[in-house]
Amino acid sequence: MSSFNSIVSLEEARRVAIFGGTHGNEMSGVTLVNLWVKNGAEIQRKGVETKPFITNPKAVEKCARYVDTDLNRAFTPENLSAPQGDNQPYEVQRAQEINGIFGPKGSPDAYDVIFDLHNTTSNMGCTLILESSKDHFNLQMMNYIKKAIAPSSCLVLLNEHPLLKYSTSRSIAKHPVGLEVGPQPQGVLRSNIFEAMRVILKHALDFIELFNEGMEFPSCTVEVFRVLERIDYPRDANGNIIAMVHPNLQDCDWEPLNPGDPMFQTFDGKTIRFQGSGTVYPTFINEAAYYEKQQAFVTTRRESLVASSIRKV
Ligand SMILES: CC(=O)N[C@@H](CC(=O)O)C(=O)O
Ligand SMILES: [Zn+2]
Repeated sequence: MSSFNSIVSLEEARRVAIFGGTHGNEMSGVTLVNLWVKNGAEIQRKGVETKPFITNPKAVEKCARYVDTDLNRAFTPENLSAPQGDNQPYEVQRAQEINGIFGPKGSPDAYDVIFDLHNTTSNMGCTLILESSKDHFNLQMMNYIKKAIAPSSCLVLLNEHPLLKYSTSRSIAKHPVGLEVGPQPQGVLRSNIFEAMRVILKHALDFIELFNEGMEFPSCTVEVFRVLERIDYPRDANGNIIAMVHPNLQDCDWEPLNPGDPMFQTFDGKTIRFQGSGTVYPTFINEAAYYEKQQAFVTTRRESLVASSIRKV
């Protein structure tokens, strides 16, 4: 489809939203968005209207991930088209409201870009999460951010998996971007994590401004980590967890895991090893919010994607 010498013409990205508090206990996004609601000077760019928005205010108030159900799984076609009513879970009602303001999902009226700010308890550093390998605007944005923050680094997690992909809050935008920074405990603010998130967003908004001004971004390649598989904790017949993440794997997000490498450690000290067929790159290792989702970590594969040259129409 795309080649190195064809230029893709894209609409300007005039309407941009920054979501915080999609999970009410992930404090960097909650705090930054609250700050920018009070004073948005920092996120203003020429030719761009940027709206900071707390997506799950009830969860923020309780400092909980969610009240009834995970808002970042709630933007399904079924939920968004369900009849409105108070008998729906709070987050489903909220998803409908948000879709009304920033969507409708999949329509020309939807916001151009939505950044959704998250924190993880995993040692992932700065991670940008994409949902499509064919979104050349987002791929160019990733390339821009990676170059701008060097020698610091940020990695790109691509979740395009037919079964593991979920219906995120940001998915109502034409160009959805997740920003996941860790490690930070739930309900806690750490200055290094807060500042790292802020810097990524600054560069992301700079990119949008330059694009809207007519700058052409030449074709490039972007390294991404593609979601492959969800790995659960070992369990007994009653479903109770019988092992922890192995100390050799704990905090080693993005480092290669090879067949035979230690993966879990049982409570009586036995090592359970990885039995894959080749090298994978685990991430979201021991994320607190994923115990309820039966996920100890996710495996990924490293890939190089080609971003076409882009400029505005
Ligand atoms: C720890 C956490 O909440 N992570 C996010 C990742 C994402 O935004 O795609 C989630 O599961 O919704
Ligand atoms: Zn989150």
